[in-house]
Amino acid sequence: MNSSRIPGFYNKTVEERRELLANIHTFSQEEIENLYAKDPLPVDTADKMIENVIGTFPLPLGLGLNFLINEKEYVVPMAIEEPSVVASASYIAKIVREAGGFTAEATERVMIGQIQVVGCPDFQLAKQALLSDKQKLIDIANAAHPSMLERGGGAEDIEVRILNEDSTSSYGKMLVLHVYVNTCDAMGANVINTMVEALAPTVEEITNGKVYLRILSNYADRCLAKAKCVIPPELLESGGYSGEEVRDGVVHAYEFAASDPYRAVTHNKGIMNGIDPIVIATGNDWRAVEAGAHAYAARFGHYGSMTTWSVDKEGNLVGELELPMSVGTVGGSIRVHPISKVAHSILGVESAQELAQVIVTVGLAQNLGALKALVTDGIQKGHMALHSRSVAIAAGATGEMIDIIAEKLVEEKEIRVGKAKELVAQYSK
Ligand SMILES: CC(C)(COP(=O)([O-])OP(=O)([O-])OC[C@H]1O[C@@H](n2cnc3c(N)ncnc32)[C@H](O)[C@@H]1OP(=O)([O-])[O-])[C@@H](O)C(=O)NCCC(=O)NCCSC(=O)C[C@@](C)(O)CC(=O)[O-]
Ligand SMILES: NC(=O)C1=CN([C@@H]2O[C@H](COP(=O)(O)OP(=O)(O)OC[C@H]3O[C@@H](n4cnc5c(N)ncnc54)[C@H](OP(=O)(O)O)[C@@H]3O)[C@@H](O)[C@H]2O)C=CC1
Repeated sequence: MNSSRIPGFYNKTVEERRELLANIHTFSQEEIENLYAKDPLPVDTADKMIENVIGTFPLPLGLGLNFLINEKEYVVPMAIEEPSVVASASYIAKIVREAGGFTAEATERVMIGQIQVVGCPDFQLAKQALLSDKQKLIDIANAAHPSMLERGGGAEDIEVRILNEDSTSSYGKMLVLHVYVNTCDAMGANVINTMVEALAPTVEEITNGKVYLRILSNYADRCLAKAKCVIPPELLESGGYSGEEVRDGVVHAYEFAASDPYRAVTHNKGIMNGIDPIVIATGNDWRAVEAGAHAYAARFGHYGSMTTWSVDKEGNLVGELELPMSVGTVGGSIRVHPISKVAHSILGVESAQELAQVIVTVGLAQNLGALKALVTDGIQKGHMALHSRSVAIAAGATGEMIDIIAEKLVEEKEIRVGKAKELVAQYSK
């Protein structure tokens, strides 16, 4: 892709945007048919994906523009119902590309399977016995899904923990075996669950205990992705606010989130505003990503900010975001949902590691978008102006009436459904 910078994209019609996208991205015939389909997820396909299907639930699919990450251009498909998120991500990406773009990295994709063992006659002995049989256990895990080993991944290591050793604990003593599995480009839940279920009988034999749970952990703290941006203050200047004022405001906003869970939850919700839409558009499991991200935000013993914002020696604003990112480019519903296939094609990532890097980057951008608005004009100005169209629709506006009423709501600074209903009634006379 030459450039993800398409100025004024949002002022075009949907048809024109599709043409602009086709100028910078080559689609297959199947992808074009899926993107243009009246019914992108046929109910027959949906009926094979989950249970008790009665229909489908479409979401708007927008494009996050201007993203330059590790010197590569990305157009980011985002599936979300909330106005102003796509605009905000694109806005910050536009600023950061002027500063040289984002940098991002990801660890190896090592996911964790857990086996819970209770009732061991001697927990310490059981732990030592498991560790002595480490290679045997790894081999059993890999035999349960040999193709992962063949592609360079598979079970790599084990760890044993004893929980509730203290006799004052109100919970029962248990041993937990962790199996570390490189799942390559898959999220890996099914792969890992297969492995831990295969291991359970041997674990019972070795420990003389009883196995209950055999399941993946969504706390994927060995499958991390990290994004960073460094922004000179002059690029942050906006309206009547100097770049230094915005920069310092963002750092104060971060310190607020780092010190107060009431603020941290909202701050982090703003980050997930950027993350969830790509996770959803690429057919990944957003509950898994959400659960892992919030747990990681509490890793220092209290729930805090997922991002950090600071000022470097040169006076630049420096933002960083590191999160567990258990996403895949294969598996699950990724190649089943027709639009997810199109989203992968537009994004153009070559591995799950690269996808994870893009996702955390958009989370970081989205956080700055919200903080920049919050420390300057406030969130309502930009957000509510874009939300006005949804308010007009909720009040019954249709067709060209939607934009006319939305503009009137913004002009009169009264973006609420009651006011919109009055305008719809006037307009319909
Ligand atoms: C909305 C903006 C970007 C306007 O900001 P602006 O300054 O009016 O934007 P602009 O007109 O100067 O345009 C700058 C760029 O923004 C993009 N842009 C601008 N408008 C559009 C549009 N209509 N559609 C698509 N892209 C748009 C576009 O890239 C454009 O560049 P161009 O292409 O023109 O060279 C800004 O006010 C903003 O970022 N606001 C924050 C919005 C936000 O965070 N929304 C999330 C919902 S609130 C929430 O849920 C989370 C929160 C806030 O509670 C989290 C927290 O508390 O931390
Ligand atoms: N706690 C949780 O989060 C849970 C989540 N889930 C669900 O599990 C699903 C994800 O599981 P997952 O195991 O990823 O999906 P799949 O079961 O679809 O497995 C992905 C498969 O893709 C194949 N594959 C092809 N190419 C590659 C490659 N380059 N790298 C890796 N694998 C490749 C592998 O099969 P082969 O080796 O045979 O070729 C692999 O097993 C999601 O739908 C999720 O919602 C399920 C249970 C619990």
